[in-house]
Amino acid sequence: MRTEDPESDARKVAVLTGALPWLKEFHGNVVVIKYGGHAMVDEECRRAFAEDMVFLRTCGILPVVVHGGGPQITEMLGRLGIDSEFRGGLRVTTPETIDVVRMVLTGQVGPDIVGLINQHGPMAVHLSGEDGGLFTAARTQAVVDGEPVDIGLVGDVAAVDVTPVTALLEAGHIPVVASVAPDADGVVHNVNADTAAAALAVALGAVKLVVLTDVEGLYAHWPDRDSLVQQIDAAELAEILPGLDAGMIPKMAACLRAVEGGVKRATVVDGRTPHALLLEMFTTEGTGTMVVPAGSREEPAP
Ligand SMILES: Nc1ncnc2c1ncn2[C@@H]1O[C@H](COP(=O)(O)OP(=O)(O)O)[C@@H](O)[C@H]1O
Ligand SMILES: CC(=O)N[C@@H](CCC(=O)OP(=O)(O)O)C(=O)O
Repeated sequence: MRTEDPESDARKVAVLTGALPWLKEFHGNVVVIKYGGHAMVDEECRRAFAEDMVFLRTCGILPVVVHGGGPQITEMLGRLGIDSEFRGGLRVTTPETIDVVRMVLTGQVGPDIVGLINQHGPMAVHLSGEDGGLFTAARTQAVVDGEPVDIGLVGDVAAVDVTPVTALLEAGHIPVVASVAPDADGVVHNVNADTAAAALAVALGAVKLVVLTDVEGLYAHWPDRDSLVQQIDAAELAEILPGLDAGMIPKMAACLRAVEGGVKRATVVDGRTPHALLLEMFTTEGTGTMVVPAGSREEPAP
């Protein structure tokens, strides 16, 4: 690793030793990473994401990926001439739509992520909420202007059996999970990937949930981009949640669910920045918006 440049060598050593406190904190622990469809579009970022997963696993941290694929589903529905709309941040899902959601997530987006990671060695294995009884869904409704609205075959995660995921982790793998899931009668439902990631993070006792998306984090006064919220506690988030714009509702609700379920930190970061995940995990400043348990904010409000 040594070069002819002692200053550059010293910087490398400083970076490595600087990461030590976080390596110690996360070693042997599960970190759930929600990889959003909008964060997957840039090739450089996709490669960096795969490197980050391999880096974590190689350091003895246990990454579990839950992936989305909203834009990819929308594109396929368009190609097939099937109309699609979102209500309260969730896709209205007919029996025709769920076939496409399932096909795109388990047949296209998931295997693509596995392929990227496995360019570094055979670590990643894909599974969906249907595999090994991982998730049981319960039909849910969207909330629009404070009112519940039926949106078809959309589910929340009612139960998690972590066995298939822990078996993969114990075998040294990186589980990559799609969020479609059967209800108690075996009817497959479309589960928002943020929601699935939160439920899985809680069930696995993860120390952290990181949500990679296409925005720097939560803006207090969206679309004013000078209003990035760096840190917010669960009580404050619960208060502002009903007033958020549709796209952010499932995401911030997921962070809240994770933290209220015992996950110490849930962070929304900009997946369009290469290695955003490592920057978030291994620097004091972090990036994006961090949700912490009620009453445990580390800094005064911005
Ligand atoms: N308060 C807010 N702060 C940041 N982004 C917001 C806010 N309200 C709505 N958004 C929108 O939510 C989007 C992220 O949600 P979404 O498109 O569902 O992401 P993903 O595909 O990663 O799940 C952002 O790109 C932004 O357009
Ligand atoms: C119910 C619902 O909205 N499901 C999502 C599932 C995929 C997803 O969540 O993808 P992103 O994380 O990329 O948004 C959908 O159909 O788009």
